[in-house]
Amino acid sequence: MAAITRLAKRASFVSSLATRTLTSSQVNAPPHAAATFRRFPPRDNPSKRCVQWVFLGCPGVGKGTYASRLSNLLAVPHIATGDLVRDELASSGPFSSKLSDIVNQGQLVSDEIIISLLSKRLGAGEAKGELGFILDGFPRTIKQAEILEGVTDIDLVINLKLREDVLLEKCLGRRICNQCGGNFNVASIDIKAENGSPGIIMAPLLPPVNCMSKLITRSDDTEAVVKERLRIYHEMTQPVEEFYRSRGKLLEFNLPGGIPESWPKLLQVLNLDDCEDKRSAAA
Ligand SMILES: Nc1ncnc2c1ncn2[C@@H]1O[C@H](COP(=O)(O)OP(=O)(O)O)[C@@H](O)[C@H]1O
Repeated sequence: MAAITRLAKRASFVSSLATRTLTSSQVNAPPHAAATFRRFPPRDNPSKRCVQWVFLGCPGVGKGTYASRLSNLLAVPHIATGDLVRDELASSGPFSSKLSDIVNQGQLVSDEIIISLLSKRLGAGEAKGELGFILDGFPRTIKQAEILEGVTDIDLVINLKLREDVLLEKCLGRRICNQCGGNFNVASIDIKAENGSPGIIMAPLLPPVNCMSKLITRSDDTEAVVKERLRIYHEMTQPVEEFYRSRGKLLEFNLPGGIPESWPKLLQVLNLDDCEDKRSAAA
């Protein structure tokens, strides 16, 4: 974890990094993915694990849902850069005025701003004694991946996948309770198998009665903006998949359906299916 705080120092060099590539001596040697799983032997006590994981995947795929569940299970913080951006937007922080247009048009925030926000969050976590992290929404560009690779070891990158028509529906169905902050989804997906493609069923994740009247929709979850975010994902973030694939760190995971089908399968592929705490991992 100490290494990650170097990200804060590195943040001041981001502008200069934007114009040059890291040399191999600045980039940590990539461990093979198989070694990743051997790093976490204490299956009986997942809280002893100190994972440094990344979630990749298109908008709406469920990165937040599964990253948050794994974070509860493994007792490591779930750090979503989208949340950091939204917190900054809601505050009167130094970047708030620059951010709203960028986010509402579905564009990426500059590497300089995003690294500054992430460094601040990691520094605050380290001061509280946090160990490890599950990053969600970072890195989103090759440049961000190179910067991260230069300051810490990422053990595993989980790449969540779902068909594109479902991604759009899931984004449009997202709702947040403006009181408790809970994330819900009113989309009900029921796509029949067709021409050799499997069908997919995803039940809505409905809020409790208390939250019903307090639901809001993210301002960037409109059809036009989601389509733009998907386009940007393919252009800017998809190459990050190859970045980690070539380093043996990428775990591809095709979501078979909603949480009841996908969560146990994800635990299985992560060799976490015998964790005692899995039943209590919060939604
Ligand atoms: N790593 C990042 N680099 C640049 N911009 C980011 C990053 N993470 C989040 N953002 C900004 O915050 C917005 C919301 O992010 P997020 O909640 O992760 O969205 P999504 O649901 O599309 O994955 C993004 O569209 C982008 O403007």
